[in-house]
Amino acid sequence: MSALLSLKKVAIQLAGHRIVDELSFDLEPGDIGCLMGPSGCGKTTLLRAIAGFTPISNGSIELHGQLVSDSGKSVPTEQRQVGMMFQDFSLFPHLNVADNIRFGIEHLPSTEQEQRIKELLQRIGLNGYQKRFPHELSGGQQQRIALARALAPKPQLMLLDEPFSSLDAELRELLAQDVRFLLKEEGITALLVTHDQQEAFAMADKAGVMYSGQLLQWNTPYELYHEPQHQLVADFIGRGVLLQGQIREHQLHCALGVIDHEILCEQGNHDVTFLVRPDDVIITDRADSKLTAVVTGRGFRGSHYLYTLELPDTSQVLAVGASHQPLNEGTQVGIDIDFDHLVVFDSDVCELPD
Ligand SMILES: Nc1ncnc2c1ncn2[C@@H]1O[C@H](COP(=O)(O)OP(=O)(O)OP(=O)(O)O)[C@@H](O)[C@H]1O
Repeated sequence: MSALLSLKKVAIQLAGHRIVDELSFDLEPGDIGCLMGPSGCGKTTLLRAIAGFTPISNGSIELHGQLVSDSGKSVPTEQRQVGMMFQDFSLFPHLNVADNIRFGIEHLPSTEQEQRIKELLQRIGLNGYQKRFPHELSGGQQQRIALARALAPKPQLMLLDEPFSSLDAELRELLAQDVRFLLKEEGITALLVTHDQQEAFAMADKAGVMYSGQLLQWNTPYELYHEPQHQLVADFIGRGVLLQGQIREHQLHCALGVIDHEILCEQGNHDVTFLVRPDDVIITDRADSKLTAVVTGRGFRGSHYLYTLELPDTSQVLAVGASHQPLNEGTQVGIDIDFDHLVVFDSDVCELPD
């Protein structure tokens, strides 16, 4: 299948500074992609370039196999069939809901306009809201209408920049699921920018972590979490800690003891940094556990507790435990380690790839 969106070695300069650097990825038709990364790493700038608002200085952007941006060319935004919902989205306050949604489809015959408005309102669960004005809607409802307005012309690509940032956590999660459902139902390919990993994991088929204008990894959310290819990705995605260890004779020697794992078979002796996720650490109540730790912190997460455990050498790991039997701080526990995925990095220095 050929990609709907294809970026090849895209570089963007603003005011003489290189903001995005040699960035490449593909998004398949119907997929939802998600870009994450620390503030200022260039996510919005990249989205604006895909929309056609910002020129690129090198590389190329293709939509449906058609070149839309390179160093010498930029197809105007209105010819890209791209829908947008950006951070500073706002509905037209003087237009009612129906007319807000109608905005991008006024060229269609009026019966088709009405049909599309009705269909979209039904899909976003706001049937019968045609005559309401934006100030008569909640924040979440306004966000849904803004999405319906952007989807009405059936864009080939939808760009969403932190679309739920003004909403509370619970509503964000609900909306993220709704929006994924809606985009899938409409068969629209989308690229989302967010700070919120839960939102990214809830929505994305493919996700990437940007850092200082570079894309460090572009994979499924599962692979980003379990098989990060860079320390910065491991650090940024999900909860976990990075510990130091040494590989000696195909075993990992570290504060957790001596670890055997298939990925170590091909590794020579050297010092490593490795990733320990909470799901790798199992709290046991066995008195004979070889490895013990002391609970130094706990956070209630509803369905479970997230514990911070201090190992005998004072390094810390995280672990989850059942919600109904909380462990108090200071409790000594036995722990087992079970690395389904063992992720090791050669160096303990966080360097950007070349
Ligand atoms: N018009 C501009 N001229 C010069 N520099 C700019 C311009 N717009 C953005 N920048 C710079 O480009 C860098 C990336 O900005 P961008 O808004 O793309 O980051 P971001 O990853 O979306 O951040 P956030 O998550 O905080 O929204 C920042 O250092 C910013 O100051």
